[in-house]
Amino acid sequence: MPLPLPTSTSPNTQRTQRTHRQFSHAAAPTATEHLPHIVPDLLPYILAVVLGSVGGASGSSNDDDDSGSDSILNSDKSPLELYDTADAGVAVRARRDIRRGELLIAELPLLVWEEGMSAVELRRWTDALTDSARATLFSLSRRSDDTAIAAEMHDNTDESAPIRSANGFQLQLPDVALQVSSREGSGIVSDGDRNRNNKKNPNPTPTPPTHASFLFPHISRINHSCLPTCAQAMDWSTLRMEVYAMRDIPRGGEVTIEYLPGLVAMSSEPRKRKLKDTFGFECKCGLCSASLHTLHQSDSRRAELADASLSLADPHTQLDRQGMIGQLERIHSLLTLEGYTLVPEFTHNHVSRAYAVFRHLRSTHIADDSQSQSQSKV
Ligand SMILES: C[S@@+](CC[C@H](N)C(=O)[O-])C[C@H]1O[C@@H](n2cnc3c(N)ncnc32)[C@H](O)[C@@H]1O
Repeated sequence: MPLPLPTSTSPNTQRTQRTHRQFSHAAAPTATEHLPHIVPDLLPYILAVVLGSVGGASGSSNDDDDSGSDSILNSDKSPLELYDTADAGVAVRARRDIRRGELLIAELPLLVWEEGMSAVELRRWTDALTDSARATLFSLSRRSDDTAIAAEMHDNTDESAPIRSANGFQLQLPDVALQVSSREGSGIVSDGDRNRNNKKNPNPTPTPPTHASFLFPHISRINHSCLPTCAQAMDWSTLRMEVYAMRDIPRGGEVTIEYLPGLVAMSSEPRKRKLKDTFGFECKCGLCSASLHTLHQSDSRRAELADASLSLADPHTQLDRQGMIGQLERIHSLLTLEGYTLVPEFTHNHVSRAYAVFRHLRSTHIADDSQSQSQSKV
């Protein structure tokens, strides 16, 4: 799953990571209170990231949630509950009316593993999980398609592979304090490290990991939608992934997130194919199951979105300031017509950032205007 605007890269866990912070909340307890299962060779890096982020962030958490992950869903205090769907397994819905901007979940990962670890290494590590961590892990949904990727994963002896594949978020680690100098010296060199190092070099320098995969047991119950109601963002200072409502959700309404970046600028067929190829499921979200007429309208808006974002990304277009603002306005009105309330992640990070800044400035400008209008009426 998923989840910058850094985007994910590996096929098994390409869910979106939105690390931009959209709302601030009271300071959260730090991750050290409740350490997740982090592969040993990744632990110093994750700690460096968390410790490096403390103080830099404004703090963010669900005020009601001080436990990490155990009572997030189905507790009396939770705004969310699980339910069974006819065609997309277990899902999450609102137990009460939810307001746009509410923080719904702030959850520590159950597992963190490293890109490039061998199957044997991963197997060894998942075998060492506590009984309760194993039980939680094995209660989650698993990838069951017969694509080459899944076949390859089923082929090894790691039974958690199809579960990790269906539920893991691959996230880009923030570029902070990664000066854990020698993993060779600390005796925690993984098979992954050895594979990465050049065999001809007798004293290879371990490369700091750029990505890691994270599995959040409750967030893992949230289904994908191409018109999601919520967005996820990683808070590196607490190591929690947060899920926010991006629109008002009435009681009983489904809580959904987007698993992959870039889908907003894709029409239905390639979008479905991409989801199928990456996660092995046929998307049955509200938009993908809509009438041909609705799909057709959505497809042409998304084609225009692709066009507008490409013109911003293409260095040869040579848009002047006015032209850029025009394209950003165009993106904004297409997204509004589409009913898409997230700040989207386009293929090009700088387009996503430009649109996020534009949207922020636009909303503060509108707020300023309406304030000055009401003042002038007084
Ligand atoms: C991360 S899990 C989500 C929770 C899952 N439904 C469960 O039962 O635990 C991902 C799996 O949920 C199902 N799923 C999620 N979103 C879906 C969608 N839009 N359409 C169809 N199936 C979906 C697929 O089986 C997918 O492999």
